[in-house]
Order: sequence, then structure tokens, then C-alpha cells
Amino acid sequence: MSSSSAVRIEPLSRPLAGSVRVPGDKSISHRAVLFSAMAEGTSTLSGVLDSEDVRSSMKVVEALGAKVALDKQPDGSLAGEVRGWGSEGPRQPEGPLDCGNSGTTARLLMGVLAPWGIEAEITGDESLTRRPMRRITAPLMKMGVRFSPDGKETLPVTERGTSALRPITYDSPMASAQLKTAVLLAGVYADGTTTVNEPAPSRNHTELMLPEFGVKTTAGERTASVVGPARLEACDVHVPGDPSSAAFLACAAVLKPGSDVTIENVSLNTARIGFVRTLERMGADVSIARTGVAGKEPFGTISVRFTPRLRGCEVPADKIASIVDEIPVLALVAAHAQGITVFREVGELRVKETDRLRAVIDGLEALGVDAWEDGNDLHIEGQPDLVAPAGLVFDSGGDHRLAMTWALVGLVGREPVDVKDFECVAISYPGFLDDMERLAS
Ligand SMILES: O=C(O)C1=C[C@@H](OP(=O)(O)O)[C@@H](O)[C@H](O)C1
Ligand SMILES: C=C(OP(=O)(O)O)C(=O)O
Repeated sequence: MSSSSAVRIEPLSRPLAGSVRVPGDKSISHRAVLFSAMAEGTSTLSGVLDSEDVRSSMKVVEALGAKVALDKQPDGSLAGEVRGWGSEGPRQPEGPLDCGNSGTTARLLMGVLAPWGIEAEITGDESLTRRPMRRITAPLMKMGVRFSPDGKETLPVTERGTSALRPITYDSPMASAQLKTAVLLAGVYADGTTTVNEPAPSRNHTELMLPEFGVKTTAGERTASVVGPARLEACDVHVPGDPSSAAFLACAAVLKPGSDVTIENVSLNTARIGFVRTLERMGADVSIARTGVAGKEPFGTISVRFTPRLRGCEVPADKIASIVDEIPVLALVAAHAQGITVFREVGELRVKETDRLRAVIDGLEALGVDAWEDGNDLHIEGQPDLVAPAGLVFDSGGDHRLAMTWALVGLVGREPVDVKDFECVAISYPGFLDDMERLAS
């Protein structure tokens, strides 16, 4: 990565104060776009996140024949209509389906394509083509889908679906909503019941949204089923704000003296607000209030205040899926707490946009904080009086969550920091810096 693209992040001149609305949830936005594309008829979407990852989903469904007419709204979100391919199925794409940096797009797309006899090459950027895909292709192959080259772990791969999908019961080796969703989407078209069992609960947006599209699902804590063959019918979807984006504002408020912030219109889905529970365990002054429901997704406000004395805590393995994208920024909060924080079984962090486990340990070390891995556990020895040294340069490696985490060091600290490839924040939260600066103005 070239240092020429480093962005200097200056300390915020004031505490964060007042109210803010975060942009639409990325996971729900992907599903809204993909499910509408699969459905019979025209769906109406609002609150959709306008970010590079969601644009990847929009682009691939357009290449497959869906009509996407989503326009920018005054609040920065996307709203409008998507006409799906329904029972006609997707058209044969003219070239490879480029999923950019988005793991969710690539993995969910594999399930979307499973019932159709077209041949589609799925690919992505340098980061995505390093990420594991066998976890998705293996169960889909059991259902009758073909992938070539056979047994390949990474993109690009070419998928050929089948109208004769077999239902399966799959015991997933990891808690992954992307895996669960890919198998359930294929299961919609299989003749019988398809079930995914998980070692720990992962986010359940698919189970909550499929019934809105007229597909019956049953779901428990660690299991979800769909009965096929069924079909998706167009519907209206409103996307609430993204808790994973809200987490950066919340953590900044916890760390910046004098801060008092209310984040509005944010998804309060329990599978997504593990970071609130983790901050509570660290003794942070944080609370939530439910104000409504969009479809079956609860939303409301998260209120956070600066907390001078944080304490380390232990996050058990079965809670990791509920904070999986927030661990880098929570690790930064843990670096300011009294005592040791342990995140149990976070091996999945090694296969995100970058190896986030390594990157967090290296970044905290640059701050002068001891952090280490023990097996798949992440340990952080906090320093309540931590002051970041001057002249820090962080390399995000093109990973949006890391870019925002290391930017926070500068924003809430006393010295500016440089973050290389900072512009990758556009993958999930293009207005990150503007929102921070507005709250501190
Ligand atoms: O289903 C989803 O929308 C997502 C699931 C998670 O990935 P895994 O399924 O790999 O855990 C998460 O990290 C990702 O940002 C979005
Ligand atoms: C891991 C992430 O996304 P994806 O898997 O869709 O690339 C993320 O947003 O942090």
C-alpha cells in the first residue's frame, strides 16, 4: 500500500455531543437487494445503504437481469424499486460477476444462483479472492450445485446451478450468517425441508426477511429451516441504521472526555448489538431504547456517554458472532480499560477483508499496548491512562473496519494519526468522518 494515500486524522476539538442517524444496515441492505432481485414483481426499498459493498450487490443482480432503480435521497440513503426475475430466472451474464470487496455479496450470490441452469463466474478484488469459499460451495454441492474448478477454496469460481436441488440438513462448522443464508436461499427452491444448524447464533436477518417475501421459515437459537419449493413475492423493505457503523460512534463517545451522544434509528436486532453488551460489561455508560420495528427488525436509539473508568471483561465464544465486525474497535476500547479483556474463539477474524486478528495485535502494539493471541483467543492488557504516542502511522490494508478503528485513535486522542488507504471506509460507511466531525462541532 502506498503511503501517498494516507489521510491525516486530527483530534476532535470538542466532545461528541447531540444526535446522529447512521446510514442503513449493510447486511439488511444486501438482503433487500438480492431477495428483491429473486422475487416475482417489483419491490419497493428505502433506507438502503449507499456504499461500495451494497453497490456490488446491485451491480451483480443487474448483470443477471434484475431492474434496479434506486436513487439517492436527501439523507444519503438509496430508495426506489427493484424488479426481480421471479420464475423466469436470471439471465446468463455476459461476463464475470465482480463482487468487489464484499464477502456477503459473493457468498449470498452462490445461494441465489443455485436453482438456475446458467453458468456464472464469480470473482472479486484482491482481498475477496483470498477469502475462503469452500464453506459455501461444500454444502451447495451436496444440494446438487456444481462449481469449477472442483474443490477450489477461493474465487474466481464458476457456478452452475440446477433445478433439481436436494434439500439438506447441514451442521455448519462455524457461526456464519453468510453460510446459513446461502444454504437457505438454495433451500427455497429444493423439494423438502432444508435446515442449517450452527455452533452459535449468527445474525438472523435472512430468517426475518424471507417471510416478508412470502417464504415460510422456522428459526430457533441455533437453527433455521425453510420448506421448498417456494417462491419469493415482491414486497416493501425499509432498512434501519447499521449498528456496526454506530459502534464506531459509540466507542468514540465512550473514549472522548465529555461526550454524550444519541444514535437514532439504528437496528437493535439482538444478534447485532453484542457491542452494547460488551461495552456494558466494561462498565461503559450506554443504554438502548426501542422505538419501532421495520418488517420484523427492531430499531431504536443507542445513548452513550464518556466513561472514565472502564474495566476489562471476557467475551465467551458463543457471543462472538454478535460482535464479529466490531471486535477491532472494541479491542481499542479494551486497550483503555483496567485489566485484561479476552475475546474467546475469534479465529474467524483471520479470514475477513484482512487478517484482523493480526492487524489488531500489531496496531495495539504500536500504541504501546500488550495484546496477544492464545490459540484462537485474543487477549488485551488495558492501560487506563493510555496516551497514544505522536507520529503514529497505521496501515488499514484496505480494510474499512481497521481504517475506522485506527482513525479513532487520532479522533479521540491528543495527537493526529495517519491512516493509509483510509478511503476504504466507503465500503461500509462513506460518511464516517463527516458524522464524527458534525457530532464534535
Ligand atoms: O451475513 C452477513 O451479512 C454478514 C455476516 C458476517 O460474516 P460471516 O457470515 O462470515 O460471519 C459479517 O462478518 C459480515 O460483515 C456480514
Ligand atoms: C466482514 C465484512 O463484510 P463482508 O464479509 O461482506 O466482506 C465487514 O463488513 O466487516
